[in-house]
Amino acid sequence: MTKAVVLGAAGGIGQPLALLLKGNPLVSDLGLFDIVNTPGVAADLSHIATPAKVEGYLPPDDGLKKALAGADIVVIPAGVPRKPGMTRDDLFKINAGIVRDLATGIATTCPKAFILVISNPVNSTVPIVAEVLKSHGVFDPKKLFGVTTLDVVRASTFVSEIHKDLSIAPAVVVPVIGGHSGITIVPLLSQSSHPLPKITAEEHAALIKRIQFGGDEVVKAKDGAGSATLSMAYAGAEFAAKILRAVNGEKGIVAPTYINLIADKAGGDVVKKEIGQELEYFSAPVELGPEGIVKIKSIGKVTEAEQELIKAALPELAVNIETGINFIKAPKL
Ligand SMILES: NC(=O)C1=CN([C@@H]2O[C@H](COP(=O)(O)OP(=O)(O)OC[C@H]3O[C@@H](n4cnc5c(N)ncnc54)[C@H](O)[C@@H]3O)[C@@H](O)[C@H]2O)C=CC1
Ligand SMILES: O=C([O-])CC(=O)C(=O)O
Repeated sequence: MTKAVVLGAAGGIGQPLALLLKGNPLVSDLGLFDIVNTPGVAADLSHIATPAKVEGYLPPDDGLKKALAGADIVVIPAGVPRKPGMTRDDLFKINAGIVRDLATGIATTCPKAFILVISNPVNSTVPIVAEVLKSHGVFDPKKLFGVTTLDVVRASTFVSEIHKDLSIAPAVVVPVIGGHSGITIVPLLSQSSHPLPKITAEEHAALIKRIQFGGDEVVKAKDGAGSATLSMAYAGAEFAAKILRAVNGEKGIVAPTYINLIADKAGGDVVKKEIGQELEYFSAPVELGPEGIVKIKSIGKVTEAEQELIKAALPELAVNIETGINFIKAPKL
């Protein structure tokens, strides 16, 4: 019996993500919460012939607590998306408060649940959730994840496009480390499961840039109607499925995700040494188990150019982390 909950379930990501979770046989109960439309989304999904029992809740009458009651895994895509010209950091003003309040609900209702944060800016919203959980004395770093899977999915797709063979896309694995915005996104193309064909230095640089700024491509194409939703729902469901499989006892599942490096102190220390900085949060490959992170893995052998990309990511990442922490620890009056 595994209960999954989506907070922000009526949104552009929330609805297709809820659909994909409804199709996951490892989910027995699906709780949906949003400030609008969840009864309709839940009624619609409840007609699908899969095991998960679906319930939708709105804020009145303790809807958040009811949705979260008994949750094993909570996915958070609540909040506003970007419009053209905005950075993910521009979303902080609105989304930080939304994420703080939802995290408070988790801390008081289902503190042992796995928490998967999608709401942007992920580099800061994950530290916000951690600080809220700490303030309630229930922080378990092994169970808190910033979802960076879309960067990994994009890298697989774009690398297979360079190979001129999209049929290999599902099998292409490219670790993406760092954070989830612009230059904090660091694809390790040298570790691609499918080494790149001979391309020029310009093509190589353009590929890295496309992975780092893939979100902008969608924001521009949607032209004011939001950012990636369908590809994010796919990526979020893929990451959630890995967590569900690990909870179900499957061993050896590895995924890159944005985590507090204290989740596995020894592994986290190795990563800090590899990146050359004392950072509290970083996206690295982790091994998952029934109780969350089993091991933070080394980022492995990187090229000199990739080491430079890591170096370039660190200052922005450090500021993003501090901004998130201070939002809870030292709120401005
Ligand atoms: N981590 C990642 O890779 C990605 C993250 N995102 C982020 O995901 C977030 C959601 O994006 P979309 O689904 O496109 O936006 P959306 O506007 O379509 O949906 C957001 C939903 O959140 C709900 N919401 C707002 N305040 C809430 C609250 N206090 N409690 C519960 N629900 C609340 C809204 O009613 C809405 O239904 C954005 O912050 C976006 O930047 C988007 C794509 C990729
Ligand atoms: O670009 C955005 O704002 C949404 C996002 O995080 C992504 O698509 O990677």
